[in-house]
Amino acid sequence: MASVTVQVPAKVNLQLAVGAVRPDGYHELVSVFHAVSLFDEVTVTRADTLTVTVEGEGTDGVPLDRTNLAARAVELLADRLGTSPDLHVHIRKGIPVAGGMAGGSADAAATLLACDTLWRGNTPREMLRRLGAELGSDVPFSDLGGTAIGTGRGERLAAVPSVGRFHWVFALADGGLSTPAVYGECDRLRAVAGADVPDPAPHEGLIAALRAGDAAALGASMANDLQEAALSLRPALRATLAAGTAAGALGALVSGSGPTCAFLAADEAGAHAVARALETSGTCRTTRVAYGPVGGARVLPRLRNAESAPGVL
Ligand SMILES: C[C@](O)(CO)[C@H](O)COP(=O)(O)OP(=O)(O)OC[C@H]1O[C@@H](n2ccc(N)nc2=O)[C@H](O)[C@@H]1O
Ligand SMILES: Nc1ncnc2c1ncn2[C@@H]1O[C@H](COP(=O)(O)OP(=O)(O)OP(=O)(O)O)[C@@H](O)[C@H]1O
Repeated sequence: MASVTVQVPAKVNLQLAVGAVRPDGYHELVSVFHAVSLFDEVTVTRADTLTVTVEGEGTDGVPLDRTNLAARAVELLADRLGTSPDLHVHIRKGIPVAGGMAGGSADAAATLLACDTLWRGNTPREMLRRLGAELGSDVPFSDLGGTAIGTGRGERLAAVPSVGRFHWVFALADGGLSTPAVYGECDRLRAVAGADVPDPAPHEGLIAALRAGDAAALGASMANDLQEAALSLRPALRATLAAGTAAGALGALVSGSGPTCAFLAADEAGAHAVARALETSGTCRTTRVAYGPVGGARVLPRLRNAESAPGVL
């Protein structure tokens, strides 16, 4: 086996309830993660030394050194398995970079699974997720996919049952937002307001909407506690949210730490109509239409025919 490719989805937080800052500097969360059909593909190939290459839109800001989350994932698993980290990692990006859709986290999750497959580590998925949590709070969900509640700093997961397929539009912005900066702005705004920070709790109406496959109820109950902070740092996003809402979206919110904005539509045709309206509104750089939930990280068949073994060259 010389190379393995893993496909991994983006996420949107349908609910992101942000509690108080913990002693370790992270915020206590209740996050309803939802995996959507925008994907990165990570291919790992045996090599003389650990190298990373990236292709796709907006990848100029992605580091190619050992700070890339994929490179850190290789080193972490190599250390665990007592093997050499000498691999070439190639990332094909379909997930917006620094967009609040867990692009780097997705690559870390994909790399852990790809390396474990290449090295025949047979590491249980639950253990890969635990390792992933050392690389970032969103990494375990990128591995799991579907729809799930994350607690703690977002890394402790429980699957949420849902019915049917939800149709999404994502409005991509120029440039990214730094996740720590957005959490910091959330803290600053809260300090100015001086109100108590309630313990984060799941929104029962949102969970019921998922169980019922009720897109209108889901759209009405989505909420993101980081949204005000993202809007404070990037006021132009207000116009993006307003344009999607005016175009008939059932719900609109900033995705995670932003600046990508997410819009829920009633069906696929509705999603394309919202996307067209957003593009002509001039309030975003471009749009993507997607659906969810989709599965988490998975090894792609090496040869696309019936005889090929999954992921094996
Ligand atoms: C905004 C979200 O994407 C929502 O899912 C996540 O909370 C961020 O997850 P992530 O990018 O995997 O974040 P990490 O790499 O774990 O942390 C990056 C930084 O985000 C902030 N952070 C993250 C998670 C959390 N529960 N509280 C935080 O305050 C911290 O400043 C931390 O240093
Ligand atoms: N493999 C990677 N892909 C993208 N960015 C990476 C990667 N590794 C490290 N980074 C760094 O992480 C920063 C954030 O990128 P990323 O795409 O993960 O943001 P994000 O989607 O907003 O993350 P999240 O939603 O998890 O907070 C980038 O600006 C880049 O410097």
